[in-house]
Amino acid sequence: MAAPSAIPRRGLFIGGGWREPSLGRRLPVVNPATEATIGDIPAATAEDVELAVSAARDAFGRDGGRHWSRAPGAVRAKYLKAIAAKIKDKKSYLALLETLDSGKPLDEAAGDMEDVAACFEYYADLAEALDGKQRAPISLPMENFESYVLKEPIGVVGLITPWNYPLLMATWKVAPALAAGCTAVLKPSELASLTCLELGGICAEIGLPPGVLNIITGLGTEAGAPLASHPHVDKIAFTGSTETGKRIMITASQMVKPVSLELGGKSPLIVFDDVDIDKAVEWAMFGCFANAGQVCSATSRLLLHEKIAKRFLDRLVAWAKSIKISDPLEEGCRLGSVVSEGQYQKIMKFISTARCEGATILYGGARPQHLKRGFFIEPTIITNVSTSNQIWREEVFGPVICVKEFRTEREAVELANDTHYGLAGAVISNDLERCERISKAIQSGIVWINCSQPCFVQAPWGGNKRSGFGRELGQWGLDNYLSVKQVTKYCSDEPYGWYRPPSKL
Ligand SMILES: NC(=O)c1ccc[n+]([C@@H]2O[C@H](COP(=O)([O-])OP(=O)(O)OC[C@H]3O[C@@H](n4cnc5c(N)ncnc54)[C@H](O)[C@@H]3O)[C@@H](O)[C@H]2O)c1
Ligand SMILES: C[N+](C)(C)CC=O
Repeated sequence: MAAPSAIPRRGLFIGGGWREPSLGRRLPVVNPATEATIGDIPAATAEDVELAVSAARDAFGRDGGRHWSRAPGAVRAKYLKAIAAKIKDKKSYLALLETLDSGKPLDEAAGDMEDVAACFEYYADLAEALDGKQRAPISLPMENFESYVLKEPIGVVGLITPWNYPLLMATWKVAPALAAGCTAVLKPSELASLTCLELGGICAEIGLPPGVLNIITGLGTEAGAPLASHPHVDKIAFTGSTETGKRIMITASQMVKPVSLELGGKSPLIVFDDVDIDKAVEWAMFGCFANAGQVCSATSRLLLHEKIAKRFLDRLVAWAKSIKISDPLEEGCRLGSVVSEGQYQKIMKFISTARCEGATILYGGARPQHLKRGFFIEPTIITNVSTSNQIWREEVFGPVICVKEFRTEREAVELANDTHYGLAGAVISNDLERCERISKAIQSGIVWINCSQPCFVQAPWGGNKRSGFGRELGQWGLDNYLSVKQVTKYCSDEPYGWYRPPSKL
């Protein structure tokens, strides 16, 4: 599909229609692969947040919730399935917009759109199944009481999302929130909002009841912060950096508002000496160079058994040299640009600090010579790293892998856990018992064995430590948006008998 000459000019999606932002301001959209400004998005502020939250509240309570929050799950499932069908119809177009907005290879963006559609379909099924799970009985130790559990939508939820998988990360929240019967205000990242705005168009096309999903674009401080602090937002689900996550948590604590936080990572990949080196190298590359390393769970710390370290690194460099780095719209591109000039500068600073701290840039570390414009960075492999180096400790969020060697399984686990983060970890070895031991020992929410990064909508996703808490995807993702109510009934004809009845005189 050819690049459109202009991207669609959208307003904020509030109450089922498009609105200009209250202050009339817009933010430029820059294609990071060309540095050209290709359009703009609305810059929402607190006034718009007010309107969006109010639209979501109206939609939650409209007609006593008959059309949405208390409607049968099958009703909501119908809308989710219709959204999935539209995403599939528009897959090529949405993938193109995602690539123009974020710099990710078109093949990756197309894969993301398939995952988006699959996620809406999956939560449509869970919405349908929810009714059958209501009134689950609780077994009690007293015969004169009966108890059951109702699962009710939490209410109006604020969904704040990042730029690395713009529509997919939004969908991981929107689909389960809507399936649960919540109504929502989505605030995507100001760095990549185009496909999320298109989701608004899709909601209008399929006739989603007005206000069920509202989409406001804009800066974190101007649109995200008022959403997080809004007293009529019942929960905040956030994906983004640990720093912003801390701020959201502080704000939410003032109202004892529940939050779920999917934050950053610095995940390890441990490779033992009994592996097929080329197969393991490919997983190491996929683990840290896919999406230009802008992946929360990127296995950006590579731990190599000393017996294979030299051979592994030789092959890693050879494979890294063969990656096609190009305009992300070119066929076969496997490394596009990073998302923005700011991100480019940040990654370059990490690389120069690593050099200053005594690490070796074994490969990469610069702009590819054949690309004069755009925010491109070579796949970068850093060795001679110390555990006190910034490159070992901090999330880069770029195509940069740092390497350390180990001798024993115990040392590998110690190095793997030497981080404040706890999102993911991976181990590659032909000894499956060892892999099982290591999966238990790694302090993270996700462990991959003999691979890195595969992600399935059916399986729980989320981290420990400073990578956040709460789980998305699977049944856990739906539970994020449901509140559990106990209903207990006294079912004996006899008086309870705790107090003596007063005299009848
Ligand atoms: N754990 C996961 O599943 C997961 C997935 C994707 C990305 N991430 C993490 O996201 C980060 C990259 O994303 P980013 O740069 O967009 O993160 P970010 O924290 O800068 O921004 C995330 C979102 O928060 C908004 N925001 C910023 N300041 C805010 C404030 N004060 N109040 C409310 N909202 C505010 C932004 O506008 C954006 O929509 C990385 O750390 C990455 O690891 C985590
Ligand atoms: C979850 N994932 C890998 C799709 C995106 C994380 O940044």
